[in-house]
Amino acid sequence: MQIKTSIAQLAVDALKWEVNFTPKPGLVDALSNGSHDDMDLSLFLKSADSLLDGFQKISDVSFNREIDVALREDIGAIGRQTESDMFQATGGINTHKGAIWTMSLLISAASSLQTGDLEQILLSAQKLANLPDKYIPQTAKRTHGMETKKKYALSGAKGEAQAGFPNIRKVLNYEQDVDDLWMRRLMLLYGNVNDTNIVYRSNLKVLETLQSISKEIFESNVPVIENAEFIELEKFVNEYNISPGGCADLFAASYFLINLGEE
Ligand SMILES: CC(C)(COP(=O)(O)OP(=O)(O)OC[C@H]1O[C@@H](n2cnc3c(N)ncnc32)[C@H](O[C@H]2O[C@H](COP(=O)(O)OP(=O)(O)OP(=O)(O)O)[C@@H](O)[C@H]2O)[C@@H]1O)[C@@H](O)C(=O)NCCC(=O)NCCS
Ligand SMILES: Nc1ncnc2[nH]cnc12
Repeated sequence: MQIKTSIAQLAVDALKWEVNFTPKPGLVDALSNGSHDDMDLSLFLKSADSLLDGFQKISDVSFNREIDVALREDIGAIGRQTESDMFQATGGINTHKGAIWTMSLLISAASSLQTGDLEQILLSAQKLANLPDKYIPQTAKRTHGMETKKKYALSGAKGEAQAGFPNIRKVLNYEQDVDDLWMRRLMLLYGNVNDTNIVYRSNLKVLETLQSISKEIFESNVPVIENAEFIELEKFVNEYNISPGGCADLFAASYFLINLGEE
């Protein structure tokens, strides 16, 4: 099977869909800049557009290729250049670093396999994430992710991919016939992802409290935005200046995969 539409464009469209999705407590959406004073909707849209070229190169270099170290190294180099394109477009603001990592793996796997079979794509993306890339710069400065992982033993975006994207799988498997399906899927992510952005800005206790309020909202039959706990969630997020950027990336990646699967 050959995927007809551009995989790279589908990925960019998913990132634009994610930022427009409203409400997303703590995150930038169409009505609020969440816990951010350096980012807004238009910056995210500009950032998403800046990724198209890199995503297209990843798709092209992966076309019908075997999942092996050579491919991992090729997409690593393009991924690092794509990160730099993003920082150029945003004036140095980190809008989509995590999304570049997650989407690049998924785009590469889908293009390599030329299939819309999501299980196969997730397995191949997991395999890629577990392969070594000897070109990762060893001198790179310490990231927020490295700091939090050292302090709290969380595995972050890399761990999520290396474990086969367990949280994306939860979203894909949640297929209830409800009006607020994607809002519930967002709560599922807030309730389960060990988002390093949250602990970097606060601590593990805050992450656990956010997860527990979100799980309660997800498990209730009350529509999410009518749930009194949702107001509590918004208050909590404001109080601790929480930004679940990792959840946002996985939300976009899930939407991307569902659309790819329907191609
Ligand atoms: C392998 C990398 C992922 C390494 O990245 P890092 O060492 O930084 O590790 P992580 O902690 O894993 O974070 C990376 C970004 O991933 C998102 N994220 C966090 N937790 C998770 C999770 N559990 N699952 C999935 N994704 C997760 C998150 O990105 C989003 O948030 C960013 C915005 O955060 P914000 O707080 O607003 O801004 P900051 O500037 O960070 O802080 P403030 O000063 O504002 O407080 C935004 O990027 C979202 O996308 C994490 O930030 C990988 O990045 C890597 O190796 N890159 C090099 C290029 C490469 O080789 N690519 C390979 C292509 S295959
Ligand atoms: N909508 C959003 N708001 C803040 N950080 C993000 N990272 C990815 N998407 C985001």
